Amino acid sequence: MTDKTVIIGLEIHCQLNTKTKLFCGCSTDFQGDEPNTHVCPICLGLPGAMPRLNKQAVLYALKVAKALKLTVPEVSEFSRKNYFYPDLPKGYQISQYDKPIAEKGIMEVDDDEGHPKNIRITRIHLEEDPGRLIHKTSRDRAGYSLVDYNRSSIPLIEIVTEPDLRSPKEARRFLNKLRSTLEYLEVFDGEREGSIRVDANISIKGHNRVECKNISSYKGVEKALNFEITRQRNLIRKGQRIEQETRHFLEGRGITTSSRSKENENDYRYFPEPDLRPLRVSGWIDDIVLPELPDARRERFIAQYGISENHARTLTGDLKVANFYESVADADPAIAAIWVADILLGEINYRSMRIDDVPTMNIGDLIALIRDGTITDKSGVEVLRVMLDHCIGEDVETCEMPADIVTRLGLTKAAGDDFTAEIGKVIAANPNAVADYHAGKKGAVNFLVGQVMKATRGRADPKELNTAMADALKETEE
Ligand SMILES: Nc1ncnc2c1ncn2[C@@H]1O[C@H](COP(=O)(O)OP(=O)(O)OP(=O)(O)O)[C@@H](O)[C@H]1O
Ligand SMILES: [Mg+2]
Ligand SMILES: [Mg+2]
Repeated sequence: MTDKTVIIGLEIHCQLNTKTKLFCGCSTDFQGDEPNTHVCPICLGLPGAMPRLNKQAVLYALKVAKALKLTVPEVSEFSRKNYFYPDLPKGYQISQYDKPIAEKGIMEVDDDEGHPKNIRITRIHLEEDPGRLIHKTSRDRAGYSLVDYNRSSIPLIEIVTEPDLRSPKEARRFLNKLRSTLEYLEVFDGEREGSIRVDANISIKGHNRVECKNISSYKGVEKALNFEITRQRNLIRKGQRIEQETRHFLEGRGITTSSRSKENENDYRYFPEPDLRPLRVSGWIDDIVLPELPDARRERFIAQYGISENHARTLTGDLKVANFYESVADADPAIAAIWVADILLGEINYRSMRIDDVPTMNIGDLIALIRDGTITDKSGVEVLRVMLDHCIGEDVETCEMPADIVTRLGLTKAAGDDFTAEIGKVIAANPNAVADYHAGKKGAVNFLVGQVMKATRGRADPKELNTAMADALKETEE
């Protein structure tokens, strides 16, 4: 239930998937490479190095701004946010402060009762990501830290919301929708490790706010917020004061702990970045053409394919899933919706696979086999599992086609004649159940049908079998 006394606002840092970094030409594609191999004097922050702004990053930020209906002011400005920490050798982060690239937008999200509501976006600003620190501890030597500057100066946008969210679930839905919007805009790669980091602010009405910093998963945000609601409520009940503070979320334990970092705005000593000129890009926004976004695609799916609102929602929540669905929908949009949304997604989740790994052609064929009544749904699941367990990563050409799997495993749907014999056997072998049936226990028929299903290993169509069983039982009536 939404609780009107819970107040939540988010600051979301998202990595933009530009080819090069925010202020230099270093490649951002360093996944799996050795540490410190994608660096130069600029992103290492060596003295005297001059930043040069990446136009692609600006265009990506503007694309997001337009999608979330923000206003782009005439002039925006970069600022230095000063702090001392080894993830940032030059001693300051180039960010934006009082003149961000975009202000005042909205994104619609469903509240806990399923009613749409607008969450106001305060601002979006551009900034550089710092390097990555890895802290090592060991039993036999003093702890030490390693620094990798490959990530240093990857472009980030920080999206700040107004405190309009009212529950941890709502916050998670907001983040999911934001992620899906960014993916549709093709400015962001959600599968990349650390591509999104959230600071979650939360207060109970009339009390101070607490900020839980640097949470790297949506589930983590929801958990941290739930933990905070309980913690803050307990303090209030005991008549204690909520300190305005920064807390850290310990993912493994699902709790937040106070962190003594005392930095506040004054400590950052923000001032305008003298090495970069003010940005005047408000004119660019008109030339940006937005793609179809998740809400629009969902509505189109409902109208064009005649599928349910729920299916459409599941299928359009992820750009790749939506594309996948559209490439197999031809065979039969309704059957395809069931097979992709209700069955395939579960099966690939279970195997920690990605939708990209699934050959669309084979799923299309499988859907056609179901549509044509060649196999039952139950056999379809069997075929799908064989495909997912054996075909993946293989060349689609060499991967066994659904029809061949059906033949090899003998899964072709049992025709009426095939199971009449089984029905006879089952009836003969279970006189008690038959007697129960005639005594008015209609449930006994389920047992008998189940026996035939077992004997035919799910190859019988349940509807046909039920009718045939009812007819056969009638004949046994005295
Ligand atoms: N009473 C409140 N309860 C919960 N959240 C709040 C409340 N008031 C403001 N917020 C949220 O706190 C966030 C403020 O972020 P902002 O970046 O402006 O300031 P900050 O957290 O002080 O600075 P920093 O960028 O250093 O974290 C916003 O997301 C806002 O919605
Ligand atoms: Mg902030
Ligand atoms: Mg903050």
